[in-house]
Amino acid sequence: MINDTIAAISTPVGEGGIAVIRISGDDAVQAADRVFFGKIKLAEAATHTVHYGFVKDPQTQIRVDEVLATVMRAPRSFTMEDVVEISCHGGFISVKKVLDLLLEHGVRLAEPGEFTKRAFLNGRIDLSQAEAVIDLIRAKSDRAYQVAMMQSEGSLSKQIKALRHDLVELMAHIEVNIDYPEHDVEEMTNAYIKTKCSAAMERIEQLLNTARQGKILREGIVTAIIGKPNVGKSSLLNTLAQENRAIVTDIPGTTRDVIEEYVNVNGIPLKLLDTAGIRETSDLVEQIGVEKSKNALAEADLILLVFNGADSLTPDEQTMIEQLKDRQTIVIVNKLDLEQRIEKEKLQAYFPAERIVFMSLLEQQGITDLEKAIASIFFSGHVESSDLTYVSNVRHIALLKKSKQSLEEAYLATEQFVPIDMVQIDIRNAWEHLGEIIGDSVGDSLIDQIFSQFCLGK
Ligand SMILES: Nc1nc2c(c(=O)[nH]1)N(C=O)[C@@H](CNc1ccc(C(=O)N[C@@H](CCC(=O)O)C(=O)O)cc1)CN2
Ligand SMILES: Nc1nc2c(ncn2[C@@H]2O[C@H](COP(=O)(O)OP(=O)(O)OP(=O)(O)O)[C@@H](O)[C@H]2O)c(=O)[nH]1
Ligand SMILES: [Mg+2]
Repeated sequence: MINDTIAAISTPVGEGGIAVIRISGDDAVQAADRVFFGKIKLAEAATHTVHYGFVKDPQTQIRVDEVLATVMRAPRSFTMEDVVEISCHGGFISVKKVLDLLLEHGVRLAEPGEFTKRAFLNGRIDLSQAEAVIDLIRAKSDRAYQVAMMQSEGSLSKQIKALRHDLVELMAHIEVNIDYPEHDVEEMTNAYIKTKCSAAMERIEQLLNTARQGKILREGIVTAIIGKPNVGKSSLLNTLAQENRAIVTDIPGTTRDVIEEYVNVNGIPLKLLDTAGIRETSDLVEQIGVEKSKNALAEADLILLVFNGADSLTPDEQTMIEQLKDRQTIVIVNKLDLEQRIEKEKLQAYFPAERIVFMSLLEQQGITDLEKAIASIFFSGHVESSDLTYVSNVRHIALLKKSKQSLEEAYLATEQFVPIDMVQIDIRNAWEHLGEIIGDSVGDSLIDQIFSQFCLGK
């Protein structure tokens, strides 16, 4: 039964100004009226009005709290059911007492995410929008928030629906030709299917491309700071982290272990890895450190390759340049405050000018240039646009891939002159996979699993 009446505390537990209990379901207003005492009964209140009063235990008439109650009637509420929200004084005890009273008077405690689940089941939002609500709550950076906000407003849903619409049209077109297989329509149909399938595949691929950025928004760009000992790698970490996170000394080989730090560069989250300077060494501890540096290097999305501008390039450094020229690398020539001996031309032969940044970490110079270089890599030439949809949910990514694969199969099938009703099956599969993203034809267990990730009261 979906319409039984549920309640939960919707604000975080702890001391606070006010705390809100949300009640939703057919019996929400009556249930609230059992414990709420104001000038009028909430049953007589107009929708979207707020009422002052007291929550009392109806048996003993003892006051539990002084409150404000908001009434929102179906379908004009978040859940599209009757909703009453009771704002209590903050703090744990009074809210808990109000909630307990409600639970004694015909209301059931909501499961985590159940309000949002009802908003989904009642058609206010689709599944990808509901999932975006989780992302919104968990967003740790401005950009992650923006992406989640956009998705919660339906930006991804819109694109998925448009794609599905095109596939339905294609299926209808094919259907007609199955029913009326006249003269040479089959030849034409095959060509038509191919065009439509490639168009759809291309759009799915575009969405999948945004997944890389989506992952970065959530987890941060794994960024390894690499270079020979003593060039200023730890100084760079400290500058970007704006604190003295790593030990800096003039002794080469200071950093022995990989140091991790999350930093935010103009809204782009980086997971910085400061590493031991890479060199041949007989010191066992340092050897292990160098080995770890190499592992960090292997898994990095972005490499900050640091040189000391006051030294000329060593053979080791020349090798690093060779190895890293095809990776996402930003070259940092540090110690600009000293007399420069580095062979700039050599660096410029391997890396484009916008990927070479001159800095003095001692004098805090060149930081803006570095920030710009990072931003240009992150957006890889794309202009930021407000209607850019990022796909960041692993479930969505998997379904987009499946859908694209089905379309590929359809495409290949037409080339091999497979009967057209077989091709139709592949297209239908593609359409269904897309549907699962927005919650069409998904099973109860999946829905339960998604909403259970929410916090209580959401
Ligand atoms: N107090 C409170 N704040 C909240 C929520 C809530 O449920 N309660 N929300 C929960 O996540 C979010 C807001 N989401 C909401 C979405 C729709 C409606 C709603 O009642 N819509 C009606 C009325 C529109 C109107 O009057 O014009 C509708 O669309 O029909 C309310 C909240 C964030 N803030
Ligand atoms: N003159 C000058 N010295 C700097 C600059 N940046 C860092 N240094 C100095 O260079 C030395 C080494 O700096 P670190 O940041 O520890 O270098 P590192 O690359 O982490 O060194 P290891 O951990 O040993 O590999 C320290 O004495 C810093 O103060 C700079 O821009 N100019
Ligand atoms: Mg160091």
